Amino acid sequence: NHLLPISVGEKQDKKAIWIDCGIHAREWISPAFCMWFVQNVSPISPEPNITHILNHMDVYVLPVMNPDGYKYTWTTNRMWRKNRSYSTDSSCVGVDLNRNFDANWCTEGASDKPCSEIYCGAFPESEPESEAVANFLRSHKDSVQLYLTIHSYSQMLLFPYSCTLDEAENHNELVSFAKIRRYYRNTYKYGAGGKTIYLAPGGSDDWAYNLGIKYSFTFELQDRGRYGFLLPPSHISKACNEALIAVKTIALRVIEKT
Ligand SMILES: NCCCCC[C@@H](C[SeH])C(=O)O
Ligand SMILES: [Zn+2]
Ligand SMILES: [Zn+2]
Repeated sequence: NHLLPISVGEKQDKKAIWIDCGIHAREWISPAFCMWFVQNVSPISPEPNITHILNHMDVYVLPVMNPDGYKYTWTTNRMWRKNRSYSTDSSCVGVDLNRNFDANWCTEGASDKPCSEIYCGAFPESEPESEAVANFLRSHKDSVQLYLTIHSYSQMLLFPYSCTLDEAENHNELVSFAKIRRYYRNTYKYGAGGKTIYLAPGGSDDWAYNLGIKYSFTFELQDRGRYGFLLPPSHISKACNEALIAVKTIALRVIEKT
């Protein structure tokens, strides 16, 4: 299936923000957030912060980065995570797209076994989905100032590095950005991915960061595990609203800094 990115605001080759959702098929709140974001960040929106962001930034949104896997969760297996690519030397299907980028690829925290949920693929960017996103970011690396990739669940705001336990060179700045206030009684944990959640090499955020996009974040949206990936529809608006506030806050801070 095709990757269908959306460009928000009149494209004037300004600085840019990239947001991708749905890299992991079962994390349904993620594509929901991207669509919520696009509907709330429309150029006709009177909200002054939105107008300010769109005056300074082109916004690129990819609501479903893993369309084959997402479709598979609707038709066959709700708990599928990976894409649906076939492996030459195994009957198992799918690569974990968030282990397929060229950042300490396939080291500890990923697996070289095609049947693993964190299978890194045959080589970096072996998958059409990660290759397409990497190509776009490579060709826009001078304008993209902020990279956001939306996942669920566990309510965390993570930043590089997850591929090692090293600190990013602007670590303290990233901490200050990630210290988002409490929203709707829900608090988000924040920190460098490797230390805050687990070692996860080959991630899109680390790769974007190493490309030169120094503001790079992975969101883990609601909840903390009560429903997990199966967040009920009644929780969508609250989960998306609090994430939207965080994204707007970070975007405004990046505009100040760049
Ligand atoms: N780039 C790695 C960020 C930390 C891990 C994120 C989670 C999201 Se489900 C993962 O890819 O396992
Ligand atoms: Zn995920
Ligand atoms: Zn997750």
